[in-house]
Amino acid sequence: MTSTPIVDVRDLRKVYDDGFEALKGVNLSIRSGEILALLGPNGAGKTTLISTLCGITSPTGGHALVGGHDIITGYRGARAMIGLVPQEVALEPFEKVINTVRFSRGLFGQSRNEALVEQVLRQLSLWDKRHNKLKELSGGMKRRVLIAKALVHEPKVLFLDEPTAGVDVELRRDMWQVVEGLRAQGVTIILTTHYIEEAEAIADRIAVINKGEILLVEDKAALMQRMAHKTLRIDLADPIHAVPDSLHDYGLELAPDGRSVTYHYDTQGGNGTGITRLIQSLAAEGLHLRDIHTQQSSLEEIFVGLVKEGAE
Ligand SMILES: Nc1ncnc2c1ncn2[C@@H]1O[C@H](COP(=O)(O)OP(=O)(O)OP(=O)(O)O)[C@@H](O)[C@H]1O
Repeated sequence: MTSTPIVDVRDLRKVYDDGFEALKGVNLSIRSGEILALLGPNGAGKTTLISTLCGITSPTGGHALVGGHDIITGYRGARAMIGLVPQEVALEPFEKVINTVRFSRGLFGQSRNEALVEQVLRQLSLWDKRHNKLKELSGGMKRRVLIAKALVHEPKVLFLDEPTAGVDVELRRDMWQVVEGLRAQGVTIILTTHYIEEAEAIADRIAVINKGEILLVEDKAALMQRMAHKTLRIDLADPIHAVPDSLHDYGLELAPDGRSVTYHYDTQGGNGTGITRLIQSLAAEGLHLRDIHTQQSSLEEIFVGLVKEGAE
C-alpha cells in the first residue's frame, strides 16, 4: 500500500555561496506518522536538509513538498505544518518560560491558546518552571523549551535537529518518551542524530546521509534483522581442497587458500545457531580447528561501511 508521503523530497540540491555542494540530489519520502532518524557523520548535510525543508535555507535545485505544499511556491502552507527544534539553543535569557512559548504561537499568526500552552508545558515537565527566566534553567530544560516552542503551534511534522546532543542519559530517555508521545498523537517526526543507539531506540525507519547523499533508507526492523546475522570463521589446522560432502548442508564458504571456512548463522533463528553441530561434524570428518572468530554486522558497522564506501 502506498499512501501520499507527508514530506516528499525530489532531487533536492544545495550549493552554498562558496561553491560547496552540501546536498547532491536528495530523494526522500517520509510517511505520515512515522519517526524517521536521519543518521550521518559531521558535515553530512543533515542540518542543511532540515533547514531547506523548513524554509530557512533556499535550495539551489529540486523540489520538496510538505503536506502537499511546495516549500518555495507554497511556503506559508508548508511552514504552517512544520515545527523545528534547532540544534543550537538560542533563547532570550531574561524571558520567562511561559512567555517565550506563548510568543511562538503568535509568530505563526495563531490566536492565544492558554490551554494548549499549559498542555505543552506540562507534557514537557516545564509547568513548574513556567515563571522562571530561561537563564535559570538547566541545559536539558532549555532544550525542552525549544521543543515546547516548536509544539505550541501544533505542527504536523516536527524536525528535531540533534535533540539529545550533549544531554545526559536520563534526559535522553525522557526525550525519547516525549517523541514517542508525539508520535502517538499523530505527529510525523524527523530527527537527526549521531547516536546510532538513539536511532535504534525510537525510529521506525532509518535514513543514512553522507556527503550530501542519502545512502540508505530502510525500516529499522529490517536493519535489526541484518544485525542478527553473524558469521563464524573457522581456521583449519590443515588446508583442504573442498568442503566434504557431509558438510554440504551448512553452506560453508571455503577460503581460496583452503585454510578456513566461513559459516553464516542467525542469532534470532528458532533452531539455535547450529554451531555445536557444525563443530561435531567437522571433527567427525577428521578436520582439526586452529581458531574460530565470530563477526556480527551491527547497525554501527552497516553505517560505518556505508559511509566508507561513499568516501571511496
Ligand atoms: N553557510 C554555509 N556556507 C558554506 N558551507 C556550509 C554552510 N553551512 C553548511 N556548510 C557546509 O555544508 C556541509 C553540511 O553541513 P550541515 O550542517 O548540513 O551538516 P550536518 O550533517 O548537520 O553536520 P553536523 O552533524 O556536524 O551538525 C558541511 O561541510 C558544512 O561545512
